[in-house]
Amino acid sequence: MGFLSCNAESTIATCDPYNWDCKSRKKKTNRNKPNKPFKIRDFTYPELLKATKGFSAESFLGKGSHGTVYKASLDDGKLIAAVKKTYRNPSISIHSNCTTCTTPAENEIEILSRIQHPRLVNLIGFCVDSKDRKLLVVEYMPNGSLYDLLHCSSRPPSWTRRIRFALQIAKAVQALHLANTPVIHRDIKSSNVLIDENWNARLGDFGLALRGHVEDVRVKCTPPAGTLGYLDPGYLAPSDLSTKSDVFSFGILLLEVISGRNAIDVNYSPPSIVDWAVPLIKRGDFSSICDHRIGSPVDPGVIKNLAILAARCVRSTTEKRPGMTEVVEGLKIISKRVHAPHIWNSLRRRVGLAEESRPFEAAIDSNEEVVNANKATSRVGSRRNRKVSSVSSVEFGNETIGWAGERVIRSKSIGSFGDTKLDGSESRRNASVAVKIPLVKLSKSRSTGVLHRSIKSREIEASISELLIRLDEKSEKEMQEKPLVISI
Ligand SMILES: Nc1ncnc2c1ncn2[C@@H]1O[C@H](COP(=O)(O)OP(=O)(O)OP(=O)(O)O)[C@@H](O)[C@H]1O
Repeated sequence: MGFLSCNAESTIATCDPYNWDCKSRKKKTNRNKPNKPFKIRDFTYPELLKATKGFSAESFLGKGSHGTVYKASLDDGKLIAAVKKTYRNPSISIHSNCTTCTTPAENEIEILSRIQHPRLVNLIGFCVDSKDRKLLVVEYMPNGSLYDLLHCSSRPPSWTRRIRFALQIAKAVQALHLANTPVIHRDIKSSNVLIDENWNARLGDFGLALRGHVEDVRVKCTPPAGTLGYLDPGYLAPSDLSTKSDVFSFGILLLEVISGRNAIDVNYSPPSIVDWAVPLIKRGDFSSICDHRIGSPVDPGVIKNLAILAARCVRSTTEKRPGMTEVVEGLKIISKRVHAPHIWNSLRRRVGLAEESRPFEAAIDSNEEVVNANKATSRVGSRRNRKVSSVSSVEFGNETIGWAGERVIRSKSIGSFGDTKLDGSESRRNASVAVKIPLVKLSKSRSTGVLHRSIKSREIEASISELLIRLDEKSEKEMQEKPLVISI
C-alpha cells in the first residue's frame, strides 16, 4: 500500500463527499452556533510584547513546527491568553499552488475567525508585526496537552478521564465537519489536544485545516498535509481528502488514548499503532492493548466497544469508517458505561452476558450493541429532538488495515512539505496486514434466547442512558452558556 509521498505536489484536496446530509447539517449547525456573534480583536505588537514580557523565556510555553507559543497577560491581567508567533518562511504555505498563498498562521486566523466552539482552542484576536508576520492570540490552556498527560505524566489519566477527553475531541471534530462550510482539521493528534482550566479537552492548531467545498480553488490546490503516524493512508490522490481522513487520525488518537503508546514507537513490534493494535483487537485480546499503567476498565464492555470503535476509524477503506456523528454517539454510550460500571456489570450478570469471555466476532455484535443501545437512547431522546446518525453495518471482512512507519517519537506536522525534512525511513511503508474474519452464525434457539434477554436489558440500559444523558446535557448546557474568554 502506497502511503504519503511527502512531496506530492500534484495531490489535490477536496472537501466532504461524506456526511453530506443537508437536513442534519442544518440542525447541527444551528445547535453548534454560538449564542452571540463573536468578535476577533486586533492587538498591537507593543501590546503583545508587553503581555509576554518581550517574548521572554519566562513566558515561553512551547515550540511547534511553525512557531513558538508564549503566555500573555492582557487587559491588565484580566485576560490570560497564549500568543503564537510563527516563523516567516515563504516556503511554508498550505496552498502552495495557488496565487493567494496562505501561511499556517493566516490559515488559522481565517478558519478560527469563522468558527467557535467550546471544544476548540478558540481565537481571541491577532496582530501583524512590522515584518508582516501574523501573531495569533488564542485561549490559554493551562493543563498542557493530551500528549503530555498520556506520555509524560507520572499520574496517567483514568479510564473515565480518557473516555471523556475522547468524547470531547470527537464532538469538536464533529462540529467542524458539520459546520455550514465544513472544516477538515488534517492534523488531529494528541499534541494538538490541549487541556483547559476545567480539565476539558480542546482541539487546537488549525494551521493545516481546510475550510471549503469541493469546488473551491484554494481547497483544490492544497497538497496533502498532516503528521506521520496519524495521516490517513488513503490520502494520496486529488480526490482523496474527506472528513474521513480526520476520522482516521481520530482513530489513531483513540488507540493512543487506550494504550498510552505513541502512534509510531520502535519499542513496540510492529512500531505502527495500527499494525500493533488492530490484530489484537481482531483476536479479541482487548486487555493487551490497554495502557498497562492503569489496566483494563472495570466493565469489560467498555474496552471492547472502545477498541472496536477505534479499529473501525482506522480501516483502510475510507467508506467503511464511521462518520464523526456515529463516533460521538458510540463514545457517549461508552462514557455512560464507564461512569456506572457497577450498574452495567450487575445488569450484564442478571441477563447473563459474560462479555469478557466472548471472542472478537461477538465483540462485533457488542459493537452493534453499542449502536443498538444508541438507537434505544435516540428513541428516548427523539422526544427531546435528539438526532442520531444513520448507522453503517458492522463488518470487518477481508480488509487491509494500516501501515508501519519506522521511527517517530514525537510526531510533527507536515505542512505543504516544502518545509519538511523527511528521511527515507520516515516515509517508507511496511507491508499491510490482511486478516479475514469469519462471521459467527448463531443457532436459532440461542439467538432467540439472547434476543429475548437483550431486549430486556436494553430497556433498562435505555433508562440508565436517559438518566445519564440528562446529567450530561445539564453539564454541557452549563458549559455552552459559559461566556468565552473574550474581553472586548
Ligand atoms: N493555547 C495554548 N495554551 C497553552 N499552551 C499552548 C497553547 N498552544 C500551544 N501551546 C503549547 O505550545 C507548544 C507548541 O504548540 P504548537 O501548536 O505550535 O505545536 P505542536 O502542536 O506541539 O507541534 P506541531 O506544530 O508540529 O503540530 C505545545 O506543545 C503546547 O504545549
